[in-house]
Amino acid sequence: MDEFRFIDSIKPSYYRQSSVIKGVGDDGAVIQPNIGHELVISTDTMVDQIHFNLNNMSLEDVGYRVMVANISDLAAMGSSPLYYIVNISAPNSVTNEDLLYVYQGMNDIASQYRMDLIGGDTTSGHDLVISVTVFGNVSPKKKRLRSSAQIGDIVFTTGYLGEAGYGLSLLDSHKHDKLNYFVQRHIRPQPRVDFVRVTTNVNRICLNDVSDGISSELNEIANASNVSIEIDWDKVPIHKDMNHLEHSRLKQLALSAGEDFELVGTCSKGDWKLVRSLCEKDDIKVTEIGKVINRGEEPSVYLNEFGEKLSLDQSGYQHGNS
Ligand SMILES: Nc1ncnc2c1ncn2[C@@H]1O[C@H](COP(=O)(O)OP(=O)(O)O)[C@@H](O)[C@H]1O
Ligand SMILES: Cc1ncc(C[n+]2csc(CCOP(=O)(O)OP(=O)(O)O)c2C)c(N)n1
Ligand SMILES: [Mg+2]
Ligand SMILES: [Mg+2]
Ligand SMILES: [Mg+2]
Repeated sequence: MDEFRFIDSIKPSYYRQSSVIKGVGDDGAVIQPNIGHELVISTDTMVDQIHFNLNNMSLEDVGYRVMVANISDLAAMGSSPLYYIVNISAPNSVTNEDLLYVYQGMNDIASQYRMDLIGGDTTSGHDLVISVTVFGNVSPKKKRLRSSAQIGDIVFTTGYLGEAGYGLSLLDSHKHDKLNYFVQRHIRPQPRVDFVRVTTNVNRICLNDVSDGISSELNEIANASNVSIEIDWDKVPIHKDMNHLEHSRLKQLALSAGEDFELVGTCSKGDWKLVRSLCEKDDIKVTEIGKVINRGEEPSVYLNEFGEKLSLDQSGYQHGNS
């Protein structure tokens, strides 16, 4: 399939968002701005062997996951998803026909949020690299910034932590069915757009999404808000079917493995009851894990465990040539 037919095949036959004036097919997309809203823009890239392994994941799953990583950032800003742009660089072994599966996987999750594909670019290269840029709407007063945590806030997380990392290790061991619960949590995670929707009326919530592991995300919040944070190990929500794991392994999974795409954040003590009851009504798991403190020092994150206060550094996933 040549590039022209390929673009024709991925071109949406209709757009779900009425604000799309021109989508795929011209030199650029044209969007009618949504009056009264601010536009959130975020981008994330996935690379073969770093973010996925084509030996144990289908191209459809890869497309799904890269979209989840992006939608999760829109959720972490408090915004509702609108559009996406896709840039792909593929080796010769991945044909344009094969790439249609990536788009299928992306559409599987994007369609759940009525998102539209509005453009992209395709090139050839050595490794499969997929980069997605997403756009979302947020009402100006409901942005959920990393910089908005305040002393005295409750620190919370949605869902369970460490499931995706555990799922990845099961997937790598080749001993488990693809339908295993934890493997599914790795290859088909769900972004927490539902949390954002049910809590829109809460005044101030500070949010970050779990891509690198909460030891990293909590440090990002502490630094951006110039506060310190302490969490209690025995409050960190861990699925009961992971309890058999060795303690240090469990800690590594829950705090540093990342890619759960849950939301971690803070809100005032007064609003915590409201957040909890709004989530309960919609069956969204949310757990208090600690509090925002001020120790008159550099922003830091602490883990209380067995009566000891340990420093929790940015030990999440780090790329790098540093
Ligand atoms: N190569 C880059 N060039 C410009 N900005 C970047 C680059 N990499 C990351 N950023 C910016 O740094 C901030 C943090 O990025 P990142 O740690 O990737 O966030 P997240 O974990 O939510 O994806 C974002 O504002 C992002 O746009
Ligand atoms: C084959 C493979 N090896 C390792 C991992 C684990 N992993 C890769 S990247 C990453 C962190 C998240 O990716 P990043 O690019 O840092 O996303 P961002 O923080 O920008 O959202 C993790 C935990 C994986 N998913 N697949
Ligand atoms: Mg990123
Ligand atoms: Mg993020
Ligand atoms: Mg990262």
